[in-house]
This record gives sequence, structure tokens and C-alpha cells, in this order.
Amino acid sequence: MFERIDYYAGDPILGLMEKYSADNNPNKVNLGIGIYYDENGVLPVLDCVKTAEARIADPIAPRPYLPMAGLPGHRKGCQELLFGKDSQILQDGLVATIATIGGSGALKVGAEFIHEWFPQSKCYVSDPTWGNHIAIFEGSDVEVGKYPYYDKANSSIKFDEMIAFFETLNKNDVILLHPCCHNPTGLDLTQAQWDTVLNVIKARELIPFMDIAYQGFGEDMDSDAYAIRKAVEMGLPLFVSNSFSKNLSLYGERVGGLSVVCLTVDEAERVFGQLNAMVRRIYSSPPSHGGHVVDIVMNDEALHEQWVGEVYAMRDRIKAMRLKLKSVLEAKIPNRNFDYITRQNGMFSFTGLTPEQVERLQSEYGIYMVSNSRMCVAGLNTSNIDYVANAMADVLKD
Ligand SMILES: Cc1[nH+]cc(COP(=O)(O)O)c(/C=N/[C@@H](CC(=O)O)C(=O)O)c1O
Repeated sequence: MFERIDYYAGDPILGLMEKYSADNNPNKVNLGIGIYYDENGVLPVLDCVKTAEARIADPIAPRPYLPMAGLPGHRKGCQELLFGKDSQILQDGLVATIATIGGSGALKVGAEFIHEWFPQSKCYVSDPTWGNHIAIFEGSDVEVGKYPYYDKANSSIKFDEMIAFFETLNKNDVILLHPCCHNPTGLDLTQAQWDTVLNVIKARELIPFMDIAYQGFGEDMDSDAYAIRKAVEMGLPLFVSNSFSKNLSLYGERVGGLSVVCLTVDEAERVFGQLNAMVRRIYSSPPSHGGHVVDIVMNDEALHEQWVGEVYAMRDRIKAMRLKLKSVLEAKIPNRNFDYITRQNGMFSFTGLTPEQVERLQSEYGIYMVSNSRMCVAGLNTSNIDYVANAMADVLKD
């Protein structure tokens, strides 16, 4: 009956977690999956989340189904984080927002929406991008193409090539963009470059789909949302998928959001209704517990302020690890340029190691990076960074 079903080769990122867990090397270091570990190598429970959890636990409440779109407070929290608390489009009711099963769920519902309502549209992702972007959109029968992004030779962005490519696209083609903390390269556009990109998108009547999974890990909550808010200022139609996995450290609670910026209230009502219909036929409603945590943290002023401070502390620790790794590697290999480590933003560094060098780090040192040479800098701490730098120097020297 099922003998013709293909074997699953496994996921290049999640599969790494399983190999790492099974590795008995006492010095093993997990630099694979995009998870923030603290200075002690522990996945933190944020203080603001602990407070929210305590409120949810006492008095304990029943767990009915949530609305298809999730808790209103969860949706409001997404909107204010992405567009700004006093955003005019929010006051005018022009944004259709649903709570989703993480950022992945937001991308899935968005991809299904594109497939159903823009069947002629192709979706273009950066080369390279987060691997699941391609799988999610292709899984929704949206044809996926790639736009030039990463210049390996110079560890930079192929900006002119990217713009020239956008100029060739058709009306309503979708461009999947990383507003900040690009995964896997860590290379972000400047605000001036975003302005140019958005002007081309406007001129070509393309559809920007911005996936922001690391808001707060780049510069700050508002700067990281520059591209999103600039698109709104320019009156562009816009899809935004957001994730609270990393900046609330709630990975397993599966909390995120999908927002669609519309031009009229009537459009927003139509889109919101169809997003609800889509949720109903995919997973019916989003998770309750994580939704309540998001609702409490995002809408309690004191907790929200505490949360921002906790995200910035995570951001700053990652930046400190970038500086330390760069200086240790420069000392070990003086004739090699490691500027890319501090030029890159957010959780990831695209190290440029060859697949063979990545494999050696894993097999000889128990250091796990994604095979495309992406390193999750948040896995570094003062206890393991010298070990990692020495190992990188060893494989780079040979
Ligand atoms: C750009 C991006 N978008 C969305 C997600 C999904 O987030 P979530 O809310 O957990 O559904 C991730 C997760 N990325 C990390 C984990 C993974 O691969 O699933 C990663 O790149 O390691 C992203 O890196």
C-alpha cells in the first residue's frame, strides 16, 4: 500500500539537532539551529514570560478553542510590534492580522493565500534563504524562483544584480524579503537600499512578503522594522509574517502572526475573512497557551518594557560573541579577513567554510553548523568560544 512513498531525507537544520543530541563528544557545541542560548549554554525562559505564565497558571482557566484568527490581544501585539503603536493604518483598520502557528504557520497560510488568490504569481526568494521558505511555498503549489542576494567572493550583497533582476519580474509576482537579520547570511540592506528596493517593487507592482523572525536582534525593534514601515508609508500592499519563537524564547509554543496591509477597510475585511477560512481548513485555530503569553507580555506596559530589555540583552550578547570570535580568529590567522563576522547582523554568521570544513568541525570537534556554513552565533559563549575559534582556525589552515 505505502511502498511507493518516498523516504524523507531529513531537514538540514532540524536533522542537525538530532545528530547533535546523539553526539557523545563532551566538547560538542550546537551552532546549527537558530535558537538563542544564554551565556551558560541554556535556552532561557524570559522573566517577562515567567510573570505571564504565573498569571495564566493562577487562577487556572479552562482551555476552549481560540478564534480562528487567535486572541485579539495576540493580534494587536503583532500589529503594534510590526507597524508601531500609533500607526495610522492600524487606526484606520487597514491591516488584516491573524495569530499563527509560529512564523512557519504564517508563511504557510500566506503561501496558501497567494496560491488561491494570485495563482499566476511566482514567489522569489533570496539566494540563499532559509531553506524552509522554498519548501513552504512549493508545498502550497506556488512556483518559487531565486533572486541574486549573496556575493560569496566579497561576503557582500549583490545589490545591483538584485535590483536588475526585480526589474524583470511581472506584476503581482511575490518577493520574499528579510527585513532584518537575514537568514542565513546575516547581511542586511541599508535603509537607503531598502528605499531603492521598495521603489522598484512599487514601480513593477510586485507584492512584498516580509518575513521577520528576529525583530530586536538586529539594531532595535523599530529599526529592524524599517522596511515594513517604509512599505506602509509608500502605500504598498504588503504581507508580513512574524515569529515570537526567538525574541520571546517560546520556540515550542508555536506563536507568530500573519499580517496583510490593505488599501481599504473593505479589502481588509475580505482578506481577514479569507485568512480565517484558510486557517479553518488547515489547522482550525492557533495554540492557546502561547497565545495568552503573547497577549499578556505584549499588552502589559511594564512587561512589554521588560521584554524589550531582555531581547536587547540577547542581542548584545550575540554582538559580543561576534567581536570575540573575530578577534580570536584574527590572532590565529592574521593574514585572513574576518570582518564579515561583525558586519553580519542578528543570530547568524555565514562563515564561508567549505562543506568539507563544516564536516570536519562536526566529526573531529563536535561543532555543529549548517552544511551551507551558517553558524548560529547565539550558540557561542565564553566557555566554548576559544574551542570553536581554535577548531575553525585548524580547519581553515589545512
Ligand atoms: C527567517 C525565518 N522565518 C521563519 C522561521 C520559523 O520560525 P517559527 O516561528 O519557529 O516557525 C525561521 C526559523 N528558523 C530557525 C529554525 C528552523 O529552521 O525552523 C533556523 O533557521 O534555524 C526563520 O529563520
